[in-house]
Amino acid sequence: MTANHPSAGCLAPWAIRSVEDMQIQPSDLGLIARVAELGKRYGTGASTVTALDDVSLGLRRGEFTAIMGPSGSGKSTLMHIMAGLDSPSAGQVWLGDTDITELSDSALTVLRRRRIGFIFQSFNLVPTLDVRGNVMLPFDLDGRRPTRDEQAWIDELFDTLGLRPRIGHRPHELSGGQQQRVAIARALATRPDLVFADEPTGNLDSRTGREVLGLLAAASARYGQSIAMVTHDPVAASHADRILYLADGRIVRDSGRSSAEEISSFMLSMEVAA
Ligand SMILES: Nc1ncnc2c1ncn2[C@@H]1O[C@H](COP(=O)(O)OP(=O)(O)OP(=O)(O)O)[C@@H](O)[C@H]1O
Repeated sequence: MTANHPSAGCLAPWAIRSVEDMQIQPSDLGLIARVAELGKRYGTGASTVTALDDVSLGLRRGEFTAIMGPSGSGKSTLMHIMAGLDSPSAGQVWLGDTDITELSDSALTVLRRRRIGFIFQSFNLVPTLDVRGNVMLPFDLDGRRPTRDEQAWIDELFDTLGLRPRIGHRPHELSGGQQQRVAIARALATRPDLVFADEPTGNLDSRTGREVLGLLAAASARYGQSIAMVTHDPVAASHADRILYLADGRIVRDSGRSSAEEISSFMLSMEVAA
């Protein structure tokens, strides 16, 4: 089926239980990533913990999606499995049209390096490298230099993110907000299919956090970057186009852009129901 197949546009991604059976590729549905009937259990016997229970979802290309839920609801597990950092106990995971559950460890390493960007709460910059070195790291790890086009994009990122005056500085010479902007530049540099952000504002004050969220939202709105952000913070989630709520390893709500107040009150209702 092609993207122009008459039924592709009208099928809600979550309505399809088995993509394989129907021969529909995630990209036919405008999805950049997809999981179907995903399960994850830790441990065995009486000590088994079910972290994810029959989760099916699609992330739309170019969208900024927040994944919210109380502590222990399965957010990190879902992100790690979607990023190929952990394997599921059941179900399938696609990045683009690649079923990553079928890949070897070495193929997964290459896929993560080339097609996924990561932004962490703790920035995870290399302390011995300056700003330029940190942003170039994905290319160095891939054993190649940026193409002329990619270099122009990196230069644009340095300018847009206000990093130009700091290009020769090392992480310890930068503020938390500047360090997170370097991490954003590094995550966007290779134009990955999907950027995963794990509590990206967790170590920042609220004003700097808002700036960082504005930059992520702009990367999605202006450049079509697909972003999936795991967060506890209703203010952070209010910058996203879409919010998925997890509780006890299941998706319990899928909503469009919402205010921080709306998100807080839904989170509160989940806690009351628990
Ligand atoms: N390696 C592990 N071994 C055993 N149980 C685990 C492991 N990792 C996660 N869990 C359990 O799986 C469930 C989901 O954990 P997960 O870290 O995905 O939740 P979370 O929503 O990201 O939580 P938080 O917001 O606190 O980071 C929890 O009950 C957790 O204790």
